[in-house]
Amino acid sequence: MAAPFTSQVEVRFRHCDPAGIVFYPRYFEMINDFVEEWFDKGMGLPFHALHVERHIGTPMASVTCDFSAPSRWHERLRQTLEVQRIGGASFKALVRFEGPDGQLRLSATLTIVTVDLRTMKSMPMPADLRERMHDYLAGAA
Ligand SMILES: CC(C)(COP(=O)(O)OP(=O)(O)OC[C@H]1O[C@@H](n2cnc3c(N)ncnc32)[C@H](O)[C@@H]1OP(=O)(O)O)[C@@H](O)C(=O)NCCC(=O)NCCSC(=O)c1ccc(O)cc1
Repeated sequence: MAAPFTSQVEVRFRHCDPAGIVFYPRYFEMINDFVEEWFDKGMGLPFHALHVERHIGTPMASVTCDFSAPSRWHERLRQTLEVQRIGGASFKALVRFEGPDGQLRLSATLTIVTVDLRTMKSMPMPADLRERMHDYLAGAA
């Protein structure tokens, strides 16, 4: 049964604004770090090699994000990612961050497109990426 990819991120001083809570653009950086970690550790397809050796990029085409409650310096947030749809050259993923007590902090829906970095045009998703991503597809057997 498919399961979400999970990890933790610690809220650092540099993530916070003068109000003492995470400044929302920093969440977008955390989300990208998390996606990179999913490629590296979850799918076993190192993000660096994908870009540098295979010339495959994964730009964000669309992101919608709901911020439900603030996060503060020194908290450890639980991050989860599950794939909602695998298309031809794109996939949709749901990312959630929760506080130490399980409180939802953000929920983001990402649409990421595979591109040939030499042309910056979309390209069909490589078979190995498609296959490994299937392990994280919500509702997949
Ligand atoms: C994403 C694009 C290459 C798509 O180009 P298009 O010509 O529209 O592609 P296509 O028409 O062929 O569509 C390809 C697929 O993308 C989907 N798509 C394209 N645009 C969208 C949007 N806006 N929303 C949802 N889905 C989309 C489309 O439905 C197709 O889906 P499939 O059916 O699964 O194949 C182009 O719109 C683009 O270059 N956008 C700018 C991307 C960008 O600058 N993002 C912000 C920063 S980049 C970044 O953070 C990054 C991270 C990691 C990296 O490796 C590289 C960059």
